[in-house]
Amino acid sequence: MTFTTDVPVGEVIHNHLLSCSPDDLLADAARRMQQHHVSSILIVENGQSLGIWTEADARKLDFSDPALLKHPIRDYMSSPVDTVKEDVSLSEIALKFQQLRRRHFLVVDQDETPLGVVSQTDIIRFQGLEHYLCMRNVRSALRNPPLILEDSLSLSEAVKRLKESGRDSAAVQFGSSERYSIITERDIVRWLAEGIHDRYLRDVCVNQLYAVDEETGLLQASNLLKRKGFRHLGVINRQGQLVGILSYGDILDSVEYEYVNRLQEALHSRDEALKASTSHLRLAQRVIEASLDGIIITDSRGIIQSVNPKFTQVTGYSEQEAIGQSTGLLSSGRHSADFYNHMWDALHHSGYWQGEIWNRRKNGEVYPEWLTITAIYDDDGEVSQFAAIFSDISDRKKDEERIRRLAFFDDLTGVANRRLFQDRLEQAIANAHRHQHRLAVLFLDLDMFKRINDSLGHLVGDEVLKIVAGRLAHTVREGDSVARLGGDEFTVMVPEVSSMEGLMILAERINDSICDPIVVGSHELYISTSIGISIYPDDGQSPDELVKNADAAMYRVKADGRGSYHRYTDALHHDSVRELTIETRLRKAIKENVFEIYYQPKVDLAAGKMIGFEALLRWFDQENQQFISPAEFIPVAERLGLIGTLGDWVLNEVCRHLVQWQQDGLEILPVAVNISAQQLMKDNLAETVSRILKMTGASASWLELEVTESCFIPEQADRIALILHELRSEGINISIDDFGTGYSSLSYLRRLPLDALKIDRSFVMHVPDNEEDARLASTIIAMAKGLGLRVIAEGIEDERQLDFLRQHGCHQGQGFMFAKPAPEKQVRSWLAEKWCPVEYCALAASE
Ligand SMILES: Nc1nc2c(ncn2[C@@H]2O[C@@H]3COP(=O)(O)O[C@H]4[C@@H](O)[C@H](n5cnc6c(=O)[nH]c(N)nc65)O[C@@H]4COP(=O)(O)O[C@H]3[C@H]2O)c(=O)[nH]1
Repeated sequence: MTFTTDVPVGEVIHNHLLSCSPDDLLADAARRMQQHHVSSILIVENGQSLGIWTEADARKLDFSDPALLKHPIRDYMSSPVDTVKEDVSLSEIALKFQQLRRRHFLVVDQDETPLGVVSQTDIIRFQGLEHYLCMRNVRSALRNPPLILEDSLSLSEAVKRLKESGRDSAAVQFGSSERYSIITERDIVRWLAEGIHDRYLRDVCVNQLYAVDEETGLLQASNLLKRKGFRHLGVINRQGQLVGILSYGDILDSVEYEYVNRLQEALHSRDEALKASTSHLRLAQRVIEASLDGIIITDSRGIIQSVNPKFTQVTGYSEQEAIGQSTGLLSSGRHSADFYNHMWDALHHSGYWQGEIWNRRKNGEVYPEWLTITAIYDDDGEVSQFAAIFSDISDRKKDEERIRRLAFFDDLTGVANRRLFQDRLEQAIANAHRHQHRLAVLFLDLDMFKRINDSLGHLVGDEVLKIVAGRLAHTVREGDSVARLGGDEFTVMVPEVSSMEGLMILAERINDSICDPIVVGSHELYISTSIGISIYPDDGQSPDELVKNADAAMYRVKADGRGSYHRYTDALHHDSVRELTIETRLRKAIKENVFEIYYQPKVDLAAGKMIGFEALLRWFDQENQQFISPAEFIPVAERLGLIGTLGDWVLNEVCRHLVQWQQDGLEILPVAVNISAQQLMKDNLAETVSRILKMTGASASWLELEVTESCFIPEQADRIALILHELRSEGINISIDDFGTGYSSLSYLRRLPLDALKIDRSFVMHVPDNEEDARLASTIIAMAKGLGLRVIAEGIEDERQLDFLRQHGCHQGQGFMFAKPAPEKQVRSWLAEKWCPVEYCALAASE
């Protein structure tokens, strides 16, 4: 059995230990005990504890013995001494007191050295019995009726009666009165000390018995004993009769230790729990105060009961201003009644609500917060309070908005990016499908934008893009959406198209707005845009398809001359599929080298003589068993960057043939080879040509290079002139192909080292019937002559065309009328037989 508050006895004894020698007189020992207010004295000899003499031992004295005061203490001491070790607990000692019926123990250390004496009084004082004592009354502790002695008894008689009755005290009744005095063991020691011998009680009893009612609580009685310094109290019943004398021993004996122990434990646990909950409460309070989230506690009606400092920081309302107010104080007015109804529904059903809410600060500013509300229930399961925890998410919202913009909007121009456009288009398609209407995608590409970037730098380019995006956004209607897909590619989505005319008007408006001069710094720039249009559901069903087809339509605009718009058609779709097929096969064809050169004779129109050839590349597609026109595959080769390889092969092959013809003794007539714009712009064209001439052994004078007029971009004028001069200096003739389709100015042409100019087939085709073409053709001839250039007409198919050209002095011509392009073998026979076009033969015959 242990007490939860149990302490070792060594900690509570006072170390004032009174000792004497065995030969000391009993009376002297008693005197010393009285002086020092102790109830025992240790008898020590040679450092050894021989015995102990206590107040209880005083009852054994015979006061009728005249020599009593002369006896040495040895004769009366108790021996051996009952000892307890200093580490024994008070509870164990209390039990020992009960079991051995002792009232003192000598406390010794581990070496048996005496440290002090522990008495019953010490136990009661230190053992923490208060909780137990306060539940008992005095009556419950009384063991015996009181020993009442008449005041006429002698001391020796009285001491004898005490000893016989086993009591440590007795009430002394004065006569027949109800007045009592008390004698105790301590009085006997006093008599001894004072040398009082055998007398009558009435003469020596000085202490009146202090009495309490038997219903008095034990704790109260115990406190009274302590306070008054008594060791006994008289106990009277309701009738005023003395029913007992209560001593410390009685109190101790009445204690049921098992019960006390339980009580102590229970109280201890209660104290611990209280301590823990107090510390939890304190901790919770601290957490609430230090919380980085705002916290509001309301009653069940939403009236604010408490708030934390963060609440004040976020809302601007002080604690005093908030407490007692409804939470409506913070309402922003941004949410509908429905919103709050849902919130309360959730709180009543699940006791919990979480979400984003707009509230209003004291200064009127509306801000977003992330709010969690939890209901707090009382013991009956009713909502007693609500705890609301919130954080101001204004910054997070701003970040989210920034991230959203980054994710969905083009950083440079601020219009939607590809992803957002795709989303919007998806939604618009679903909507168009539901309501059975059409929608349109316009794909825009800025013409010549690359030139701006290359020549003026990216910063200027970026400004242009921003201005264009702004103009687009202003030009379209509300509900239409503008996006930048990247580079200089923009899209416009028109979610509902009522008529094709409306769409065309929009495309023209866009073109017009882009055509307005764009001023960036000191530059005034003029650009145009090519617009491809696709329409849902006719030109595509999915976002990808619609964008892809609008893109294809835009390419067609570019091919047709830019600055315009074009709707996607099935034919265009067919074109793009075909282009893709060509792309794949062309790579394979180049790898397998399945090309061939055909030659078309050039004829001197005045003399009717064959004066040269144009080399034309031929590709026989094995898969389809048909020729694919160079007009179709050359642009693809250019786009794929394969034209260099192909062009070199042509030059090489032509030179090889020329040398072969020469070696075979055939007359050599010059051959014109087509040079694409990309080939021309490559820095090393002159170098390549001279390398091929050297390698094959062909002469430069046998070659003529045909450069299309569209190659002459004014910005590159100087560079082109340089390249052509280099070629010219090698001895190579140069002619301009397809003349009339480009925009080269006369002054520019003058600067170029040209030998000849070829009138495009499109002008020759309609002469002489089409007056405008006839006028153009004759002007070109005149102009070429003026510039001192040879003029060659392409695509002469009939006599009327031939006559017209001859009449206007065109020098040379080629066309189906004379001969179609033919393989190298055919050239050999033409050369061998010095072939002359049949028309001229007929002409010669008739002349
Ligand atoms: N309807 C009609 N057509 C006639 C007549 N006379 C000639 N032609 C065709 O007109 C085109 C003349 O060539 P081009 O204008 O240089 O136009 C050429 C040229 O720009 C390009 N090309 C051909 N071979 C090469 C080459 O080796 N390199 C480069 N870069 N381009 C080439 O492909 C274009 C088309 O070449 P082809 O299909 O061979 O078409 C040739 C020729 O077959 C005629 O009386 N009536």
